[in-house]
Amino acid sequence: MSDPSTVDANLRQRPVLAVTCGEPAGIGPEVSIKAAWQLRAEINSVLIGDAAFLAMIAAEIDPQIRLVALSQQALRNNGLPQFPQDRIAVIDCALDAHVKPGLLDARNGRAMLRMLDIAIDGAQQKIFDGMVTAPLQKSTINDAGVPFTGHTEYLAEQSATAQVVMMLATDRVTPPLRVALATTHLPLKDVAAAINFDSLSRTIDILHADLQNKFGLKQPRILVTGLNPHAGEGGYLGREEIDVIIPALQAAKARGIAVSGPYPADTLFQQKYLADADCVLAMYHDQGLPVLKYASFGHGINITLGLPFIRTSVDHGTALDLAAAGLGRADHGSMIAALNAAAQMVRATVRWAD
Ligand SMILES: NC(=O)c1ccc[n+]([C@@H]2O[C@H](COP(=O)([O-])OP(=O)(O)OC[C@H]3O[C@@H](n4cnc5c(N)ncnc54)[C@H](O)[C@@H]3O)[C@@H](O)[C@H]2O)c1
Ligand SMILES: N[C@H](C(=O)O)[C@H](O)COP(=O)(O)O
Repeated sequence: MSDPSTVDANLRQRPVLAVTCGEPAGIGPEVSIKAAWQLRAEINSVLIGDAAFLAMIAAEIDPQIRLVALSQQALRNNGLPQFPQDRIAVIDCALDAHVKPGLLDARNGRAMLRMLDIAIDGAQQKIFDGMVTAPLQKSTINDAGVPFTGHTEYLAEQSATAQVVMMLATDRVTPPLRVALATTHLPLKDVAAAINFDSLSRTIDILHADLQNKFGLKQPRILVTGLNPHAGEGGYLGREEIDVIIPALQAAKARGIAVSGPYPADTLFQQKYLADADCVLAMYHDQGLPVLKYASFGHGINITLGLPFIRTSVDHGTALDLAAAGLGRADHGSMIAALNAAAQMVRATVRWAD
């Protein structure tokens, strides 16, 4: 770790992104450090995690990596100091137990939430231009005694946002594929009841607005799946299309939104439909995400739409098997994509002091 005092005149030319390092027993710390270091000339990444633990991993990845530790108190009191581009700031968020790679430890569950809280706080105070999250193990947080279903829901709660939308995206295919979800992390048995006219209408409005604001699409074209096999087969395989989805789509069209559907989800993902669309809105997690992950796993991104700040993440999980086998096995391509996407959104929305 080195001295944080040197001033970097270029600091504000680089978006400042908080990077929460996620589950310490997984690949999150490794992919965060590698991606932050690789992109240091373009993005001022501020890692949030246990500073001593991250320094140890960084030294093993590449002894040239230079991390500078800051306390949360110093951040609160003085904001983020300026650093030269050859150093990565780390906001220290101490773990509660020694880490054995690949082995989950509930004693570290709450530390992952503290990392998120620091990032949320800093994003809301505009210390950070946005936040990027490495994967965490949802079960570790639950095992620590805190009910937790995912970053998406936690970020909504902590920022008092009534509804958000999960969207995964990749530009590894042509045209770029974006898949948003009408529900997030829910047991399958609860999905149908969670989709009603109001919730679906809000989802469509958030999706439409953020495709405009964050992706620069003037009139985004959204294809919507049905919920049931073959989009309900005219009511013979379920009535949600007739009772909920079609009325919500008609109302959205009347508000000037370019939505169409409901389409059978199993046949929608083909070029002749996707070529003229900007996004697919699927009804639930495993209806839409396997398609995207099959197309680009390890290089896609996850974006939370509807939040009062920018948040992106990776498309993969904690990969405990890789972490257990040692550093050097995890691909950090998705973390690179997540950082670049957040930076692009920041550049599109923030006015830079020249
Ligand atoms: N953004 C997030 O926080 C996030 C995203 C997805 C899953 N998760 C969580 O991660 C945990 C484990 O999930 P899982 O086992 O379903 O999926 P996983 O992505 O951790 O692993 C699935 C497979 O993909 C491989 N893999 C994953 N990331 C890789 C990478 N960067 N490079 C090379 N190979 C990689 C793994 O080795 C494994 O074989 C769960 O708790 C899940 O909820 C978190
Ligand atoms: N649904 C995400 C995926 O499959 O990649 C993942 O679980 C992460 O979700 P959060 O960003 O809400 O933690």
